[in-house]
Amino acid sequence: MAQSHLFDRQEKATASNPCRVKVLLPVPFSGPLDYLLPATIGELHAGSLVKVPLSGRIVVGVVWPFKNQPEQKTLPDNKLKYVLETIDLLPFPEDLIEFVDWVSAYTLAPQGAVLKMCLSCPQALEPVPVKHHYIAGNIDDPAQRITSGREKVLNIVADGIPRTAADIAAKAAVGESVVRAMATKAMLSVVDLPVDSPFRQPDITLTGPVLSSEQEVAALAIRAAVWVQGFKPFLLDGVTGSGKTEVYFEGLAEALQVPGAQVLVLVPEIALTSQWLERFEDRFGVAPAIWHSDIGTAERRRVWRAVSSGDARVVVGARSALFLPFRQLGFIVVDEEHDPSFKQEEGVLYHARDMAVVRAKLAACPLVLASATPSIETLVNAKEGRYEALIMRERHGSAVLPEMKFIDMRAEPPEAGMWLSPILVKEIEATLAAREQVMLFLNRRGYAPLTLCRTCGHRIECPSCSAWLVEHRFKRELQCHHCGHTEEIPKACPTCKKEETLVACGPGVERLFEEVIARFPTAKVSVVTSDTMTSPTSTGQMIAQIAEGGVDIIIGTQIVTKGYHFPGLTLVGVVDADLGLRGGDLRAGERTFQQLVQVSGRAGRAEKKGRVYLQTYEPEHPVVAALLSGDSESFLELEQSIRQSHAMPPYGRLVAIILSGPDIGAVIEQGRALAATAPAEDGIAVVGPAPAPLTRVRGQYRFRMLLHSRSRDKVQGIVSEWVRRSKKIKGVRLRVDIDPYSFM
Ligand SMILES: Nc1ncnc2c1ncn2[C@@H]1O[C@H](COP(=O)(O)OP(=O)(O)OP(=O)(O)O)[C@@H](O)[C@H]1O
Ligand SMILES: [Zn+2]
Repeated sequence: MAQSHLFDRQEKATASNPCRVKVLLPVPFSGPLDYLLPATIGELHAGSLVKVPLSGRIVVGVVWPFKNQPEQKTLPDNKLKYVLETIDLLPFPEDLIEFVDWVSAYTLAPQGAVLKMCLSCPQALEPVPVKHHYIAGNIDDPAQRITSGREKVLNIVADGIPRTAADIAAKAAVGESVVRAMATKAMLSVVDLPVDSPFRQPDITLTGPVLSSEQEVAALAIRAAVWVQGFKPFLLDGVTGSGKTEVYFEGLAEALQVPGAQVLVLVPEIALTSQWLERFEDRFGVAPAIWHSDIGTAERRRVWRAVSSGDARVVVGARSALFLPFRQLGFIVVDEEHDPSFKQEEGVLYHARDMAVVRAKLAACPLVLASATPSIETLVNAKEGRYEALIMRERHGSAVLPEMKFIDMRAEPPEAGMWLSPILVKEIEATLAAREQVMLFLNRRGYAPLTLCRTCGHRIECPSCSAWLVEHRFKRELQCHHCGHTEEIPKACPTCKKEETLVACGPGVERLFEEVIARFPTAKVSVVTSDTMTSPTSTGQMIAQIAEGGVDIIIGTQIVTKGYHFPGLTLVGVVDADLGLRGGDLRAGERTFQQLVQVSGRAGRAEKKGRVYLQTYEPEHPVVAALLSGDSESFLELEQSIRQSHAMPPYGRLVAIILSGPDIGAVIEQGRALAATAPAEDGIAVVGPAPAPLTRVRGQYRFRMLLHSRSRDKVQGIVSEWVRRSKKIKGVRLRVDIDPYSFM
């Protein structure tokens, strides 16, 4: 694993190769480029950050090791540019360099595109700005008058801790001008300190709650692996509410005993984890470093640099946190490992769960994949012995799993224009009467998924996508969920021009809200979707309000099904249990199953038992049947055997090729060119090109091809050779998606 002899080699001048270094730049088109080292810099280690010129710009790159570099046509020295300067940051560790190479080779994205994800915070590469701080100066100068304000300031600075003027002023209840004046009179001395405050270290002397025996067994195994170190993947498979978080916290606590060791916890949709953060603070006495796309620039810089220096010991983040420059990774957790949001669908197409396993392997540390509904991929890895499965079947404390029932919508239909069947309505009434909470789950944002003209049948579509516009009545607009296009809701039909003829078809959460407030006018109702959870702060407030019982009925999309703990929630109603099964791709059954188990898992997590009602038109569907019987194992076994018999992932492999461009003719021509050179190896089949289900997005026409390999062996070589061989048509974008999750 650790090839330190290669890594430690310094890139020194030799007679044949005078002071050349390879530098990888965060640009999406290339591998490492050759540069010359000026004598002023001397020697450089692989991993060092440097500034180099690139076509008229100055770019920060990373000195890359010579090993494993594909042959490039090397330029003579006199054509090469010089490295301009080195950056005063610790070099990238070897495991990160290997990780970049590995992800690039696996996803077929250029190394530079992967490095770009590691250098995603340009501000972190510049020196940190400093700010005046003040400490006690010459306080014995008889020429200075000691006013009461000045005396308060002197009392505060007496401890010797440097503080900003604002900080001192606030503590002493004086104006900042008092502090500044004292500095000009030398009563205070100025020290310039970086504006970024350091991270406080987790308190490893604190202990967690007493674990149940199931938790204890799992925690012991994880602690032992963390103590031993070395790569060791676990599946922590515990029913909803079994206390998986407390279990992996034990692994964290063990990792933090090792001086300098760092921990990464990947979570889906980080903005939503206010409850998780509170639990972390309770357990470790400090907040962890947080990394996701919505943190501001200054905080990004602070976290990136602290991860790079090793000061940030625990990072909780979205998938991109995987590419932070950890100094010494000692433990990785992927929470809710089944979550589809771990797959990145833009830029470098990678699956953060899978790449986390690789990261742990390269860092030689243990890893925990936690879920109440593990993915089939992970279950198969556990079954075949590659991961150690730790299983928890019981909820923590006195809580039990909820009772599951279905409502056959053919027999018990809702009233016209309504979406809740009479049975569910009665259950909601009873729950509200008992002063307990209800959650209604409908995975559809907005008011209605389709707006239709009753007169001429026109459906309102997005002007640049082949998709219907979704009515958002709270905002009084129509929205495209693919490109973000919005427009006013028209008064008349755009085609037949008739007025008052447009009708909303089908339900969304906003429409459900309308029905709920009409039926339960005194209930406090909250709609929880990505439209209403706009910032981490407002989200945190909303979640806290629900948890404290300030809301009676929660109407939510999948966003509210993840990991939350609402003690007063006893009834969950799934408004359309069949929704995810329609138009199903490879994973539709699995995904619907996971989603419904997760939403059901929100019910009855404290003393009171929960009930779950699934409204369905197909109670005999295997997914619904599995949920009702509680026999998830048979269902998952069946899913696995179907996949195995068709050699579908994870038994075989899929690779999608997505072609897109503004000119449909060119896209089709590119498809034909690829089809003409499609690989003909045994066990490999190629289907397509065919128009993608989303034929047009943002004005780009889209076609798809799918390569299926019956074997589990890597197919990257075959795919890259195929793409290399085929003719390239101008104006067509070609993207390779290894292990695709979206087939749209
Ligand atoms: N050993 C323990 N002692 C006290 N409380 C515990 C213990 N273990 C778990 N809990 C509490 O039980 C509740 C459920 O735990 P947790 O949220 O970790 O479950 P989970 O397995 O992650 O569930 P889900 O998969 O639904 O997110 C939490 O409120 C947690 O604080
Ligand atoms: Zn659109």
